Amino acid sequence: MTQPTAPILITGASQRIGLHCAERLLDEGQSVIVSYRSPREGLDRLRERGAMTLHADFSGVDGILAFIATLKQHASVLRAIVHNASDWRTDTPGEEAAVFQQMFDVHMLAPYLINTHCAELLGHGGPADIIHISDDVTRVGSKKHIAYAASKAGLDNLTLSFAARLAPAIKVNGIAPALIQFNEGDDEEYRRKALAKSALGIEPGAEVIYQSLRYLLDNPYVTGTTLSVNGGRHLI
Ligand SMILES: NC(=O)C1=CN([C@@H]2O[C@H](COP(=O)(O)OP(=O)(O)OC[C@H]3O[C@@H](n4cnc5c(N)ncnc54)[C@H](OP(=O)(O)O)[C@@H]3O)[C@@H](O)[C@H]2O)C=CC1
Ligand SMILES: Nc1nc2c(c(=O)[nH]1)N=C([C@H](O)[C@@H](O)CO)CN2
Repeated sequence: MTQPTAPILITGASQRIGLHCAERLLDEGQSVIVSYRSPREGLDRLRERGAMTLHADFSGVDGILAFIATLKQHASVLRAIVHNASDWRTDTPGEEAAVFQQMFDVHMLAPYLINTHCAELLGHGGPADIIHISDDVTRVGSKKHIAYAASKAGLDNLTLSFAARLAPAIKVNGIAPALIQFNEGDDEEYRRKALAKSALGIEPGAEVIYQSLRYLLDNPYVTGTTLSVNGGRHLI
């Protein structure tokens, strides 16, 4: 396979799913740019493998526009943009307005402004993709993560709008995961209950998201679609 030249941008890729996808793209000879908010050890591995790492804090317009300016200083073309950055906040009593704003900023405003200002870096004759990492929870809502779920539902709608606007030069799709990878603090009771919510009942790990990303990057006839990667939660 010839070395793909234009890099793929993955936001929020210093850990977990984003980091895994960045490493798997590097495994395939794909150049990668990642954004990160907090310095983490995974960034050192990515830098050793030639990835470019750019700081980004998407909490507010200024932070998002600052990242866009930095990105344009470091890249003139992109193969794809993967909007992975996310904060899984509960609706903390007394902090509802702040939480809603934070969820809107990272899950909707950042993808909206980055797509608007950076679509010009994509395409140039070859395949070009924007991929929004959403959440299966948009299907049913969430009692404890109302703002989070609403902002991810808005991201699903951005998939439709940008797919229509940017066709045929750029494909725009989503991936809607459910329970891919537990967090360190998740106790046994939480894990048991979460696994019981899907028909397949497993914690699959980040590779299933890379497989979905690979499918969308490679398929020339899919746009405006959000792939459900939820272990059959809709069947329970
Ligand atoms: N893990 C799972 O089981 C599931 C994941 N998903 C979705 O998949 C994607 C990847 O999930 P996962 O790997 O768990 O994600 P994480 O919770 O690990 O978040 C990814 C990164 O996003 C960054 N981030 C958060 N808020 C901001 C912000 N305001 N500005 C810039 N960066 C920010 C974090 O930076 P920092 O390190 O500084 O905190 C973090 O490293 C997400 O979009 C998530 O919603 C959906 C369903 C299930
Ligand atoms: N940014 C994040 N979003 C989500 C996470 C996460 O760890 N970070 N985790 C989940 C859960 O796994 C949920 O899908 C199952 O309880 C949802 N979103």
